[in-house]
Amino acid sequence: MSRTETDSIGPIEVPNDAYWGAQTQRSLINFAIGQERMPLAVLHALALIKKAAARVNSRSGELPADIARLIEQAADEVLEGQHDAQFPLVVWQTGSGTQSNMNVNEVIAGRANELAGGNRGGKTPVHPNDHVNRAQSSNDCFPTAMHIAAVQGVRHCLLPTLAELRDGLQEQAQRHANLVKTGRTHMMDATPITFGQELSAFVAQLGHAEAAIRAALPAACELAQGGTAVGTGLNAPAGFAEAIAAELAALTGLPLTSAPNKFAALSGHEPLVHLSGALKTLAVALMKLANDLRLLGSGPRAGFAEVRLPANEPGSSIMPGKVNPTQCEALSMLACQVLGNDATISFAASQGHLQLNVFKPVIIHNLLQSIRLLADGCRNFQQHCVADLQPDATQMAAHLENGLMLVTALNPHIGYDKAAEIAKKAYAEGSTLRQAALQLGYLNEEEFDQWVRPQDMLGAGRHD
Ligand SMILES: O=C(O)C[C@H](O)C(=O)O
Repeated sequence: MSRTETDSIGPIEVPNDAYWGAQTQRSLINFAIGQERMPLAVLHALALIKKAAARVNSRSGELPADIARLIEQAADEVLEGQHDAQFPLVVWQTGSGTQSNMNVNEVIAGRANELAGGNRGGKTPVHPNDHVNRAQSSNDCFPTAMHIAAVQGVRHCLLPTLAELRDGLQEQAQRHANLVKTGRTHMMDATPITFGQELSAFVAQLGHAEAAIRAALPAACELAQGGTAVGTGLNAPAGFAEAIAAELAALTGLPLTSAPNKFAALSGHEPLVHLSGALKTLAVALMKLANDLRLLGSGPRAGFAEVRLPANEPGSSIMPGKVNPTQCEALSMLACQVLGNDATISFAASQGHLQLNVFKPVIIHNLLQSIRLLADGCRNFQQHCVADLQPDATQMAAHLENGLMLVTALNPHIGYDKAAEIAKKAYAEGSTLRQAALQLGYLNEEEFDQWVRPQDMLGAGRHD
């Protein structure tokens, strides 16, 4: 069962149960590409913009109060998630996001018209362009929605879970502050370190990533709204840009402001490139974390085996009893995806042509995916890996004892060359450093015990 809707191209049949109109229907037909739907966060942000615009337009006399009320009511229903199924369009559509902006305009108008006592859909009394899209263009609405969705994702999802992971690592670092083990550089035995020191690096790396993400937020809070088609603000009343930014700030509780240069806000996406770069920083830090923990956890018999990762599930369908570092695998895979997304975002943002960047849907699709993956990844890794990981102190002690670079402590006493001779002899003969040192006669047993003390090799002036 269908009804006829119209747009400037002409009439088209739309399913009866749809709230959308002609332009959404055409997009469905013309862009049957992929399965990546326009993110709901963007569509809800667009609905929020329609609600804010209705309020501002009603206050300024641009919209009759009853029309504005109907728009608000329908927009609220969208924001409550009542009409999520009404947004079927994919990412691979017009580069301005016009079809998704019109999808939101049409659904809000279609529902408002039903609420007004008429039929679902249509253009009376509420018109999707003249009323819902009043004083707006996709060119300013869509980037505004991109910024709102991104900032909400970072503040409400990513920063809290990143803090959980950082706190979890910090707790483990404190718990194992004095557990001495061998350090490794170039993947080769090096001088001692504590497990706490090793973990503290991850805490600091995540701190750097968090600072980078926070630093990207102020520019992402600047909104294009009010620039309309090319940035001049044609068809928007004076003061509209500032008024709608204030309205959106009040509705979201976010420190949203009007972008000082609307031409840049439509044609460039540097604030989101900056944010994506910060997300990349986090992905890079998480990759190191995942890789190091799976290296340290390798074994259990033929690997480093210095760390026991939680045995969450059987690892193999064929090898009985095998347990794999699956959390590290998931975290490093999602880090790869975020690095790839950053490359896509960079290419897309570099392609602004004259007054408009027309790569907006692919930018926000990738950015929101990165935010979501990182947010979920941090929480998941904390809960299913970091919280229950256990160091194997026996294995750490054995590696430390066998390690050849404890010899470095002898440098100040017998010099680098003699110390190197000791290390090489021990390695060649498969003996201990102590045996090699005594055989070479460069020091006596008492001196060896006094000078080669791993717990005294953990930092400048540190003696635990
Ligand atoms: O959809 C609009 O409001 C404008 C469109 O993106 C255009 O510039 O052609």
